[in-house]
Amino acid sequence: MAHFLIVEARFYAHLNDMLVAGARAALEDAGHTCEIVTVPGALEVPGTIALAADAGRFDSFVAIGVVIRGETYHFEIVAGESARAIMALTMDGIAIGNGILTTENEAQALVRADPAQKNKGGEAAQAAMRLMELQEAYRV
Ligand SMILES: Nc1c(NC[C@H](O)[C@H](O)[C@H](O)CO)[nH]c(=O)[nH]c1=O
Ligand SMILES: CC(=O)[C@@H](O)COP(=O)(O)O
Repeated sequence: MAHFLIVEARFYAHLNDMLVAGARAALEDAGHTCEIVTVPGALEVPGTIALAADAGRFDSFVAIGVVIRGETYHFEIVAGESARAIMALTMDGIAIGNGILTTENEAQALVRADPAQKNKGGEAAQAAMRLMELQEAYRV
């Protein structure tokens, strides 16, 4: 059994509830435990994971959030920089599944957040579990 931290950027609460439900179900169905920490938005997720990883209490991490395009360039910054920073942490050896949706509109996000549809929260949890397995297999 491993212990996971779900870091949720709670910008759209109703969508996050579905993503977190999907992630939690995947982790618990695999026999793992998890806890959740909430941050304001996707830009705060990578730094929170970095802080939590230093604490040494978690085996792996799941990033959860929803970034929906608005009127300005800010979408590119929030979506792109959160993904880039999470990837950088992964390349540093931190097992992270990225379940931060980046969509054009809420309808697209709803389909992907819903565990009964595309279940991207569960998918991110599966990725986090797989990376943790690979860490155990390859880390000397
Ligand atoms: N527009 C969205 C944001 N924006 C907020 C940023 O993520 C960040 O919290 C703020 O710039 C303060 O540092 N965040 C989302 O998660 N989703 C959005 O659609
Ligand atoms: C992804 C965003 O930052 C977006 O929700 C912000 O909307 P806007 O570009 O209209 O300020």
